[in-house]
Amino acid sequence: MGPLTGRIRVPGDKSISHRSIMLGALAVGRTRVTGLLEGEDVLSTAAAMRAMGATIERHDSGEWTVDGVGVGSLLQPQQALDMGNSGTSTRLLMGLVSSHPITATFTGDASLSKRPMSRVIDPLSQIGAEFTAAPGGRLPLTLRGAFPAVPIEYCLPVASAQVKSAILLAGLNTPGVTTVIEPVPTRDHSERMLRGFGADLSVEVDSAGTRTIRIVGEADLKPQVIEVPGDPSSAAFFVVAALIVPGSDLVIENVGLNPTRAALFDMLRAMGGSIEELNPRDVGGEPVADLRVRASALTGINVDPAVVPSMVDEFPVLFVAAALAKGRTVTTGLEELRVKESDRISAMRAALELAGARVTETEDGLIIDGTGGDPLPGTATAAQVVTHLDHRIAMSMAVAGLASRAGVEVDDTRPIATSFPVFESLLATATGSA
Ligand SMILES: O=C(O)C1=C[C@@H](OP(=O)(O)O)[C@@H](O)[C@H](O)C1
Ligand SMILES: C=C(OP(=O)(O)O)C(=O)O
Repeated sequence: MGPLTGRIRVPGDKSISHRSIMLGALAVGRTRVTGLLEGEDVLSTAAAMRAMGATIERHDSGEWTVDGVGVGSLLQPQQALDMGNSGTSTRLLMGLVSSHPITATFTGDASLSKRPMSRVIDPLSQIGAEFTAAPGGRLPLTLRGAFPAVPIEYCLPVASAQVKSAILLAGLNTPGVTTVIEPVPTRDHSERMLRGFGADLSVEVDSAGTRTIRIVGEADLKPQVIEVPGDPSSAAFFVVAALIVPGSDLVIENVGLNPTRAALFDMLRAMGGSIEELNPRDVGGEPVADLRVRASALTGINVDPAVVPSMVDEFPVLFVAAALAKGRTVTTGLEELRVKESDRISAMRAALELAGARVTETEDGLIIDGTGGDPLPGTATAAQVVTHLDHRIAMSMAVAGLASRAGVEVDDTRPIATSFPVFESLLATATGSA
């Protein structure tokens, strides 16, 4: 495959797509969404909201309408809600259901069934919801909503936008004021969109950066017209690919650059990557720009653990950039990566080793000594990379394959469809091999 050139557009943001369907389903009237990500994770959210009464229709590629039932009027689902591979669908919907007078069972695939749900079970139990879960607080899980729910003040013990959002969504149908205290800021799409739909939500930031978010319950949401910006977490694969494949000069249009999401691009620039922001603008209440990325000589860095929440899903592909950089890259504070779709620290250590990279695994990160731009020397085609039902491992290693002597083969590309169904065809277009 050749260098990455031309102009491409990545699909809509996954986090914003989930939320537009959920909030659309809770507004009274018709919400129109364009640029919706049609990945399996978002389709799981849509199926669940349909099962609870919303009418959700696809009109054209990315163009959807959601006719909502109103806060407080979700219906009892007749069957278990199958969340597939999606942690966001599961945790946010647990929040929604927990303040409605309904009972729902949540199931998921083998990866999702290993992920911890106690982080949402704990606060949602405090509002009065009741749970029966598999050992360790895992799926399958049955939730009986509280009605009326009790407003809580909850300080997040882990930096997680999913936990924060679950509590705020529960607060929508809880009388009084629900408060979430967030010592480390995480993606703020829920706050932005809840306000956009007319919820009474305030955010106070103290001198230490701690955010106190308050939402007034029994909200009346107004239907919206939403344009979903391109997903920076999907753009990330093409940004790193263009940086590490010599001769690349690629424009990725319409990339969401919400500061709570965009730290990867800052880190790559600190490593020497040429990433220009063209035509900065606002799309659907989120900052957006086109990114021009040119192949660059990268140098290893120490990644400040304070930026982890703003690039939490981008570490697998950052590790690939580090494996091609000159010198050492050190990452710390990545404990959360061990409870994603796979243990992303050990999965990427094993995968990059197969591809011939020099990697050391620590308790909370990886230390990577890069090649200085030489292709990775391994023979990963002989021994297939194991992706553990994790889309980000599959796509990161596909990118590593572009800068590897023997190429990289992954055992299973199906999980890519959870977040980025057109990844392979877009890569073929950008590399001129379509
Ligand atoms: O709120 C969201 O949309 C997400 C939050 C993050 O998870 P955590 O809240 O578990 O960090 C992220 O990893 C996930 O892909 C999407
Ligand atoms: C962690 C991720 O998603 P989720 O938690 O929704 O499964 C991801 O997309 O990288």
